[in-house]
Amino acid sequence: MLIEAQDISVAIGGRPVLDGESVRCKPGIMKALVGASGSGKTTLLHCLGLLLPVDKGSILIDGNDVTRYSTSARRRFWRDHTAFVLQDYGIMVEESVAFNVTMQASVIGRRVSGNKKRLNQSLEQTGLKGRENELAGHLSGGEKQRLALSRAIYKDANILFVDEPTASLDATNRRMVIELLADFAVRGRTVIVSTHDSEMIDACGAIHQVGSEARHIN
Ligand SMILES: Nc1ncnc2c1ncn2[C@@H]1O[C@H](COP(=O)(O)OP(=O)(O)OP(=O)(O)O)[C@@H](O)[C@H]1O
Repeated sequence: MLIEAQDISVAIGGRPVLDGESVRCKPGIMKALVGASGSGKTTLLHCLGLLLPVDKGSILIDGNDVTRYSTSARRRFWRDHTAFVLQDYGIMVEESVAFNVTMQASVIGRRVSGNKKRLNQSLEQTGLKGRENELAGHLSGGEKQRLALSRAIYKDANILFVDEPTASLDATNRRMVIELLADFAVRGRTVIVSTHDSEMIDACGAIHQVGSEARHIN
């Protein structure tokens, strides 16, 4: 799905965080949101995912203006089209790894029908196979990050919103995560990644510099 933000501005606590950002995220091309710490990458990602309302400007998805979607329309959008891998991972720490993968709990708390084969595949791809019955709260930071990615793989959503996916990972797991995300894009998904990681940025087909005069590198 094509996501287009047109001239969006957001203030938080009276302070401008985004000021006239415009960005296009196309299916099949992994898009990096880059910029200095505090430049607004996470805020922009949240706006594009309809997790945070904009004060000005508009967001179009496949040409439809979704900027002022109702709560129920946003929930349908999240349920039908999106997966999120956010900085707090959206993990239910009191639940098992398997439960966390098969629930889309981070955003809407809706159970999807459990599919054992897909569960196994999604855990295998992130190196968590065999850990399905462990409490998610017992995983390390990097493992929780990979669990959040397993959930996204399980759901196989049209649009993937990912915040700093490699921040807590060693070199091997970082490469694995980058390849998995690139594969989502190759399969025609829209993948939007906020990142500081140069290896992650190199794997992206397009880059958007947040909060800069040079807003359209791609
Ligand atoms: N909920 C909030 N309340 C107050 N200020 C906020 C909130 N969310 C974001 N901000 C402010 O907005 C600015 C941009 O934050 P954001 O997290 O989007 O930046 P970022 O580019 O993702 O940073 P980093 O690379 O450090 O993760 C920061 O100055 C931050 O303090």
